[in-house]
Amino acid sequence: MNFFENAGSGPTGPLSLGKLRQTLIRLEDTIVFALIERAQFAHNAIIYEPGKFDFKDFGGSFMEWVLRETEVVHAKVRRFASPDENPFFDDLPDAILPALEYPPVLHPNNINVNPDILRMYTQEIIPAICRPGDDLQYGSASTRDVECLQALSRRIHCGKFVAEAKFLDPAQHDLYVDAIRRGDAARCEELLTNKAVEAQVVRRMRRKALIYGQDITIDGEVETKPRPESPTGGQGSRKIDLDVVVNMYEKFVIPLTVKVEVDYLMRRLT
Ligand SMILES: O=C(O)C(=O)C[C@]1(C(=O)O)C=C[C@@H](O)C=C1
Repeated sequence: MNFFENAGSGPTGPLSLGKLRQTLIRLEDTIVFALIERAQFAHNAIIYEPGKFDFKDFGGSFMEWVLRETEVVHAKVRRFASPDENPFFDDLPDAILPALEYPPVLHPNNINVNPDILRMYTQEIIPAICRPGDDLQYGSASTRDVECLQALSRRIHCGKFVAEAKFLDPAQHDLYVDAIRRGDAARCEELLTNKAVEAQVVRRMRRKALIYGQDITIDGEVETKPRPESPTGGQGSRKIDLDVVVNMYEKFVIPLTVKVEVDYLMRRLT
């Protein structure tokens, strides 16, 4: 996506919080569909255990190896040169394409919460959305994991742009400057938090997980065939557990976005 067209009123226009929220809403769809794709395969715990597969010069897990190999290719086509992209690995090759000029929308920073995202995803989300056991679909499961992780990372690191938009808002600017100068992270968090918006996000995610996680017949009816393999059971024909998706947003996605926003703001005047 051309992030800068979506984020503001043109390549050099001011950041718009409304447009950034639209981007976050679109990423909700990407995240729900990616989780549904992953949930069709078993947990396959072995792919998350470091050292279980013998890779030369790589001591991580099978899934991390797939993630790293994917990032190697993406780095070569300059994915991580874009300020809205943050890699999970830092020893990646240079791009084979010449550098693009990006408008200096963000204050220079190296904030990257991908280690937190990786931990939350493999330890909390995967066991909750996948049926237990091993179906040997290691490649399929890992490539879906990469898609989930990249979508979550984009969503959470969008917090940098959201924070910049809030910092530049003339109605709030002086309050942020004062809190940042005093090193008051708690005050920054208080200023940027909007509980009403968070409640809307969570409600919308529940609806999306419900609606996108259904099979629709040719007549527009909802299939009600039970899915006995569901890890939580009792959710009938749903492809994904609604509570897991809601919980993931409440406990991890929004708090990590807030962490990115606060970290970004606390370094905004350096
Ligand atoms: O929309 C915003 O204002 C954001 O900062 C994003 C977000 C979120 O993660 O969805 C985070 C903090 C706010 O309290 C509300 C929502």
